[in-house]
Amino acid sequence: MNIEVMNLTKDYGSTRVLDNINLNINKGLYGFLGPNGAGKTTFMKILSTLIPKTSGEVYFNGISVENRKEIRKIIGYLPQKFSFYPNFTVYEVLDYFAALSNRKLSRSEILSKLEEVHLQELFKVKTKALSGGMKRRLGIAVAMVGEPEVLIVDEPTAGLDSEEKIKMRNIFSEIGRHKTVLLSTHVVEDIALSCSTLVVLNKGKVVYDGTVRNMIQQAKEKPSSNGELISPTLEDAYMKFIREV
Ligand SMILES: Nc1ncnc2c1ncn2[C@@H]1O[C@H](COP(=O)(O)OP(=O)(O)OP(=O)(O)O)[C@@H](O)[C@H]1O
Repeated sequence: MNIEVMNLTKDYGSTRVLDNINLNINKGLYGFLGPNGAGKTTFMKILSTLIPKTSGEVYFNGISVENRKEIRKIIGYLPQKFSFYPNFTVYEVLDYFAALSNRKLSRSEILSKLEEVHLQELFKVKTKALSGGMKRRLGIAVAMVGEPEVLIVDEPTAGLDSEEKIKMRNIFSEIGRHKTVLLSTHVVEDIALSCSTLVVLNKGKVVYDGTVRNMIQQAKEKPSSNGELISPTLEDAYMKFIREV
């Protein structure tokens, strides 16, 4: 999968929320970092065909994002907030959403999809009894039920404890081995270390696009006068890119 984003701009009234974004996205895990209000959700919603762009182009393997019907066959989207019917079991949720996307999955196929998000043992549990992290993992299984080439997830780790964050990271790393995964966060360490590419957004602009390693390298300050070398962490590097705008 190749996603080309060219001069993408989004205005809400007279406010420019995305300003001339240019990106080339391929297979793997892409982390979109940025402070609150940077434009991450807006970017994800445009790529998910939920809201229109103001100008510029987005192509998925050459198909324009304006071709909503075709693009929706290619992508799975998990928004920041979502809910399930509380009395459905974990199994029923996946069965139901598979049917909605015109797929008839066998019992073993559903259980195998639940296994990918470590929920196979909870298949009989009603969704109202799941923790926040479990619901989020079920959301990922739902987003993946149509076997999309691209998974887009907005703030997947918000409000989760450390154990759940690690589970999430591992799930995304696994999916990113074969597919394109775009995820947004404003908490750098949560997810960024497992991403092959980071895109830092600030005030609607891309201020960094590249590997984690390169981001840290670029942020390394010159040795100070006493010869002391400063080794920035990823968080330091991120803050530097955000401040420089
Ligand atoms: N429907 C809308 N109408 C007007 N302004 C909007 C709308 N949606 C978002 N905005 C504004 O666009 C800017 C970018 O918002 P967006 O939600 O994309 O940022 P974000 O990086 O995802 O932030 P957060 O982490 O807080 O979700 C913000 O200033 C927000 O107030």
